[in-house]
Amino acid sequence: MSAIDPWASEQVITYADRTTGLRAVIAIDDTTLGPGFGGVRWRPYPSTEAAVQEAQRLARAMTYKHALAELPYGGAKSVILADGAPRDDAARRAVFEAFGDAVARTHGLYIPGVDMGTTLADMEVIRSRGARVYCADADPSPWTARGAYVAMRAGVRHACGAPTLDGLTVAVQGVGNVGGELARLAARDGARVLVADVDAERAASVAAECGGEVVGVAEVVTCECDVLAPSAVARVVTADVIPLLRCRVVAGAANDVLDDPSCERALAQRGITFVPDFVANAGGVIHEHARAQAWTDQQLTEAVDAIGPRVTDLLEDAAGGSPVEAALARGRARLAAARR
Ligand SMILES: NC(=O)c1ccc[n+]([C@@H]2O[C@H](COP(=O)([O-])OP(=O)(O)OC[C@H]3O[C@@H](n4cnc5c(N)ncnc54)[C@H](O)[C@@H]3O)[C@@H](O)[C@H]2O)c1
Repeated sequence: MSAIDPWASEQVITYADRTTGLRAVIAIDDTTLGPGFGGVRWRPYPSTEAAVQEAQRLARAMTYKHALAELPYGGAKSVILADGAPRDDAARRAVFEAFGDAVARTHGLYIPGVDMGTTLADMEVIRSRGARVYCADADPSPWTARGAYVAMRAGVRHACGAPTLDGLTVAVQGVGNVGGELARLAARDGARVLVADVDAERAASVAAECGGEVVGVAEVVTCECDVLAPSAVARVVTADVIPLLRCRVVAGAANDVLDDPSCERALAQRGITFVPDFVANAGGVIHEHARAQAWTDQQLTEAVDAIGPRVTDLLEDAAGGSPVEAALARGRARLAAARR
């Protein structure tokens, strides 16, 4: 792991609460476009450095996600370092109350939402401490899944010329709130769905719903498929994994899929199309903005479905080069225009 660079973000806040044992990191990457909005992730980390680095990288991705989706938010993300201690409902509530106090101290500069390991109820607890919060009343995940699905279709159309997923094999890594719905949408479109999850019961239940099959957690990334849809942890596409991939498209819902920027070039050299994750998984943030602005269902649906043509445009713009770089260039242009 490379060393952390605290100066790469506008702010990195570490927060420790001695009563509950909470240890958390809030990274606010860039507030040019508005307050930093990004989810709260609760999972174990091998080290403090790994937690800080993940928060900073995910916060950076949020900056570009909002810029590309033309939303008035900056990029931020927080992580809570799980310590393995079992927590009942009351203890979990106490952890999120303490975290809510930390968020409230940012005075709205950081707006949390749900992410891996956190729930709408947790957001409500954070809000109860006076913090501004998104995702407390309605789950954005189905909209994230819808956006990832239209992005996947656009990637498949570009890479394989197929108008739908009918007859193709889609492998979904992680079938939680977003991945589960993404698997269902793909199956409804005629895809054969392979699913993997560290929660074996969840994997079995989603596979049964989709008429699909469960594959091993260790096998899913390199299984034979048309589309690999990483929809759980970050940085699953690494230099070591790329030579082993047996897919034509990588398009999922997870944030920060590529281990480092050189991975995209290596994917392209293998003829594998990468759909930029921070473009594909913007449906959830669009949903939150739509709720804040009281958009109609039709406005929301149109904005989320616009992710499909945006992906097509980026893939065509990149012309065999880097769709991620094409997306970042657009994001940088929007940030520069806002700074003028
Ligand atoms: N929820 C949203 O609206 C949203 C929005 C944008 C991006 N995302 C991204 O989508 C991904 C999934 O988010 P979610 O909200 O569905 O989370 P979730 O916690 O509901 O689901 C994640 C699932 O992945 C499984 N999992 C964890 N590690 C795994 C591994 N190594 N292999 C296989 N399965 C594993 C978990 O058991 C769980 O079922 C995350 O990367 C998140 O940042 C989510």
